Amino acid sequence: MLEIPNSAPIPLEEAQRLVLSAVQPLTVTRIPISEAHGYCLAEKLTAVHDVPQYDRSSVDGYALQVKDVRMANRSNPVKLHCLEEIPAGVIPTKTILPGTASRIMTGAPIPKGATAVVKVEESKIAEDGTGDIWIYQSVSSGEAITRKGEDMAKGTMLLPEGTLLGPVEVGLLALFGVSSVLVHVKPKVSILSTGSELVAADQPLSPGKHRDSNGVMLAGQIREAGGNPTYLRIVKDDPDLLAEQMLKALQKADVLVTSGGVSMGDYDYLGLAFEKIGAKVIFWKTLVRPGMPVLFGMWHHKPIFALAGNPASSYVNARLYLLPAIRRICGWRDPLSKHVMARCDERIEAKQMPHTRFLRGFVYTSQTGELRVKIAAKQSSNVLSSFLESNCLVKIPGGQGFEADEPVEVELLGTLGERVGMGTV
Ligand SMILES: Nc1nc2c(c(=O)[nH]1)N[C@H]1C(S)=C(S)[C@@H](COP(=O)(O)OP(=O)(O)OC[C@H]3O[C@@H](n4cnc5c(N)ncnc54)[C@H](O)[C@@H]3O)O[C@H]1N2
Ligand code: MOO
Repeated sequence: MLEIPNSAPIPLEEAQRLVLSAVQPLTVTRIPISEAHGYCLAEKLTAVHDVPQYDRSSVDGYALQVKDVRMANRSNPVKLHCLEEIPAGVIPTKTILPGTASRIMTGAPIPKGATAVVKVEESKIAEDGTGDIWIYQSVSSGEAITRKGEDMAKGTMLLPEGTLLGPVEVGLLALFGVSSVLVHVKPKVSILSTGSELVAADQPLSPGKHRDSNGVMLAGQIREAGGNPTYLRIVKDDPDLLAEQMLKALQKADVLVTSGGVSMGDYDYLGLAFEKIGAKVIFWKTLVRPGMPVLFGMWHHKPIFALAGNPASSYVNARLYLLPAIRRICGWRDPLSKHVMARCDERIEAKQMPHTRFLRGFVYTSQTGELRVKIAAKQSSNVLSSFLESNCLVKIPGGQGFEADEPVEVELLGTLGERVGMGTV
């Protein structure tokens, strides 16, 4: 059993504050943008030139002068003389003068003298072989011209430090000629599953034994948060063995995660193992369900997260403490999970306890376009399967309940959820 002084359960917010103040980003490294997806930017980048860099056509058509085609329509076309053809990537050589036009492709630079572009569908090449064209439409000044700097002007902020690099961000980097970027190194996170009852997924199950599902589950969560997980092994309930394996893991990794053995049982040895390896306990037990028992501490500046063994408790513990810590280490500016509000389908009964509760639920859009949430039937901390019918956690503050149709706070699960409401500055 754990012997930890001053171990009164602490509120969620305090536990998260203690975790985030104990960790910081690792070193930075420069990597090619082709490998930068999922990393966090460790430098601030500004637009080094305008995009586009020149006025360009947004359609295939004819660059011309607006005043020449003011009266043009289907029954009254205007004849212009075509000077040249301008494919994308080619600089025009002729200036558009009254009575002339140049055939231009989408993305090609606008020739001097042109004030608009008419789509090719609104034109016809004259059949007399003179190179003249008929224009069937009038246009307003600037039509179908994308102006220099309209997308982004030189000198504006491109990406602030701490930006999570996704497909759009790396695309923008390429657009501005940034071929490599400074990013925060991803932490190496080692995972140990503790419990003499546990067997690996590829082993037969003898009576009384139970398969280790937390190890690979935690590895997936860690990867989603940007860490590099290594699932090491199952460790039996033996404090010396546990201490030995924890030390080995800590020597190789930046962060250690264990699951199981943190409650009040006779074989819950994580506290003793912390003591044996000389790790400092920062907190044990929180006012949160599931996942009330969770031991957090440090070993030589390396954080150790000893999560509760029940699968749902482990999952929620990881979301609340481990993943924000990984995101902070990865350089995220705002590492805590984001939430949205959704109306609850059913009544949620209040419980006479101070614990913040996280219920598994399914967020959906109703026929009227409203965000609603349905609470999953099975909520026990030893049930993992109900996450299959869930895409969120509904946060219920201590002692509170909700009537049906009341708005509740919801954390979307998965990578998308982390980006909801994420600012860019
Ligand atoms: N007297 C008390 N007993 C318990 C308390 C308490 O306050 N007083 N808290 C309960 C709560 S809440 C939780 S949560 C659990 C957490 O206990 P542990 O972290 O010590 O976890 P274990 O006892 O080792 O295991 C609990 C349960 O989960 C299964 N398990 C463990 N590891 C894995 C794994 N890697 N993959 C799948 N399943 C795993 C294990 O077999 C047990 O069934 O304590 C309550 N008890
Ligand atoms: O705090 Mo425990 O995870 O509810 O069973």
